[in-house]
Amino acid sequence: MTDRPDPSPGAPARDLVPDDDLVLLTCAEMQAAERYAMRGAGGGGDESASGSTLMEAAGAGVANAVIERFLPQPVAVLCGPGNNGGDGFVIARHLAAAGWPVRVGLLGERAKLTGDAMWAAILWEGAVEPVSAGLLAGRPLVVDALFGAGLKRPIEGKAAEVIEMINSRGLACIGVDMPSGLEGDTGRILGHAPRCAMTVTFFRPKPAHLSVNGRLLCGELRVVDIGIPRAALKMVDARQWRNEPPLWQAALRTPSLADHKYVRGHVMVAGGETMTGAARLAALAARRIGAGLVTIAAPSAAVSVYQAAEPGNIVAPLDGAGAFRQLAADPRRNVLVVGPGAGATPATRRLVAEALATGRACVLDADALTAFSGDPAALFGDIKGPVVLTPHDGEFARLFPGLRPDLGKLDRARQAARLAGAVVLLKGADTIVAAPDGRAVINANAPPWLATAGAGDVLSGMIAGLAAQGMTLFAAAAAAVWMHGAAAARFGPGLIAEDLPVQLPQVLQSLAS
Ligand SMILES: NC(=O)C1=CN([C@@H]2O[C@H](COP(=O)(O)OP(=O)(O)OC[C@H]3O[C@@H](n4cnc5c(N)ncnc54)[C@H](O)[C@@H]3O)[C@@H](O)[C@H]2O)[C@H](O)CC1
Ligand SMILES: [K+]
Repeated sequence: MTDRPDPSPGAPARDLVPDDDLVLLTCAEMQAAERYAMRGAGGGGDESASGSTLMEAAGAGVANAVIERFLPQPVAVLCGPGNNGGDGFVIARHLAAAGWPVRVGLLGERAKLTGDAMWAAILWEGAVEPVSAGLLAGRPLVVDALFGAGLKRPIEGKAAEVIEMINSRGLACIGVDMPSGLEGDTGRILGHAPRCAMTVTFFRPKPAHLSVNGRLLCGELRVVDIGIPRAALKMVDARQWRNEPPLWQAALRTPSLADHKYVRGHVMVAGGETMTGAARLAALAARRIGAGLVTIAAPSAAVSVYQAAEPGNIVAPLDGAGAFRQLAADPRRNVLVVGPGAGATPATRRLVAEALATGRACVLDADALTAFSGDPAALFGDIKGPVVLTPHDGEFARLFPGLRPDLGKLDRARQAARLAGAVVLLKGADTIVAAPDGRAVINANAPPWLATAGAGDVLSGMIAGLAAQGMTLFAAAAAAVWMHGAAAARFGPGLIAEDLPVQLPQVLQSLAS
């Protein structure tokens, strides 16, 4: 990491940089990329590919992955009525050519196949049977080429039957493009979906591959190149990425010898009166991740509790109405955190209003969100400066009742960010960070043991600590979520929230090297 300008006032906040290797494509964007690759097909540029060459590359890519990962054995290739099925016929041909005993089942009539899938079926010289449980006799390896990006409705009938049989018998299954039934853009399961040992997708992963359902169903995820040029990404202009360091590592601040604590930023956390631990965790996390100073603005009844705690925190009593605004008047307190342990009360709503009125970067978490359930407009109306909201599913549903779960997590987070005019970090094992301009990242490194009380308080402090050092709230939120997962992964099972800040120095060092 090279040296960077100090976050002196006026220096533009350092933002996330797109990375084509981490981009995720929705089904529509993948189809657009496919069309781009085919744009010259039939007399066009030398780079252009036909649908059949793409399908041939896709099928060959899956077959090679199977041959690489599994010992030669009987295989049942289940083909659907579309191009996912077409891939299946190509895979069958390649595995048979490699000497594997292959049976092919087709959902629907061969005569109804069209376009590239029809050609792929013609090139398969072996028998084609109807898709049925009989195909799974003898515990073959299963290739699931029933449905991919074209899944339109819940799976039923024969397809549902064989999928349930794959799951109940624990057959090894390979998902072509995705486990059939997993909806590519949302990660929802439409009816049924097989648990796969491996899933092979093409060109770039889809959002569903990183969703909780995707990570539970896909097994090992492989991405194969099928000849779509990288230039297609420029045309598609996808705005969602897998959350990994290359997106925001350059925006992290490197401590410099010229530093004094104020250039590293000053976070102020509004402390709760009774649940004092939450603000203390946030404060500790903000300091561990590099903020120069942290102040806990403490209700007078709890001042002594905070003063008796971590010596490195500054404790400022909150005496009377407007006290928070007065403390926040100091421009060096450049990031404000409200919510952890605050209580979902009118007093907390006032604190939020005071914080937002400063126009300074604000992290609103937990009770600062719940305090506005039933009246989210009152919150959104006050948002002027940079703000990040960090709801878990329950808080999200209270703040954005109109954004139904069947929309899919990515779309819900995006629409919420646009609605609120703020960065929205929707927590979970597949946390999504969405910006009001439509950019979004999906995080996939969080281990299950991160689901422990106080972990969210730590996260809000980490976001504030990174923003205090000069990152945009979008970049800070993305970086903090990844480091949060990395810290938990380092510690392992048995993790409690207090362990997270202790892991941060090693995570930072791993990013510096
Ligand atoms: N995009 C690319 O670059 C490439 C994609 N390939 C493969 O093609 C599929 C997408 O193919 P498509 O024909 O669009 O859709 P599907 O094969 O997934 O299925 C559509 C087919 O199925 C019917 N259908 C949808 N849902 C159901 C349901 N629940 N029950 C019954 N039938 C259903 C629908 O009516 C259509 O007939 C992609 O995933 C890749 O595998 C290329 O091979 C390579 C290039
Ligand atoms: K599939």
